[in-house]
Amino acid sequence: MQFQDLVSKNKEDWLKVVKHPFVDQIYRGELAEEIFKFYLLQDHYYLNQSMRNMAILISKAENLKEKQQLIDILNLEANVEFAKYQELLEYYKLEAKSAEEMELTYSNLAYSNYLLAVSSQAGFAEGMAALIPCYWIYLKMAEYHQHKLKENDNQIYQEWAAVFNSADYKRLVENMLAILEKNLTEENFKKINYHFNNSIKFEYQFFSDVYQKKVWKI
Ligand SMILES: Cc1ncc(CN)c(N)n1
Repeated sequence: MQFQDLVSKNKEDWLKVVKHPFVDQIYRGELAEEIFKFYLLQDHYYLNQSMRNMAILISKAENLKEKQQLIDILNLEANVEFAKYQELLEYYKLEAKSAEEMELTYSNLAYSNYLLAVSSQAGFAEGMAALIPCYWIYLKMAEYHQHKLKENDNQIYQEWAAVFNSADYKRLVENMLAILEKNLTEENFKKINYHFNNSIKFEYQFFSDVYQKKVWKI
């Protein structure tokens, strides 16, 4: 089995994420600044949890080469994407907060906890399958919307988009896909696809909630 089998099977869903109005508007430079600021704060929390999740996966990798590659990926994640988010928060004079101090969206809390649960309770391959949409889908977004940046005069959105179009980010995603592919078999495909698809749906919901600035309330 190959990663491409997952891509084909989930095409309808991942294309919905890629074409989400939040994504379209940020690449066009038309997203309301208030929504972007809300997204930054929510996503900072998510990325923090996502790095924690990666640390669990590193501890679970059996093979030394995969462990080294994941450490390299975590390092890139911390110094490329996460570092840029911190810079953007500083630019807007926003302070990143912990979960107890901020109101999270329902999908943010559910997605972050879902990833942590899969990586700690399921096998290594399932954990990778759940985490990969988070990285890979932002690369697909960059490929799909890149041309819109020519007309985008919002410098901040340009900087944000540049992270996901960088050679470092592409390398990070390619390395993750290679690790997943090595652990993908006919036998585990159904389980892998289940987690891959759940995370794609969480990505969609994450954008929908931030687009509406909808924190969890009952
Ligand atoms: C929710 C979410 N998913 C993915 C990414 C890109 N790594 C992100 N920044 N935020």
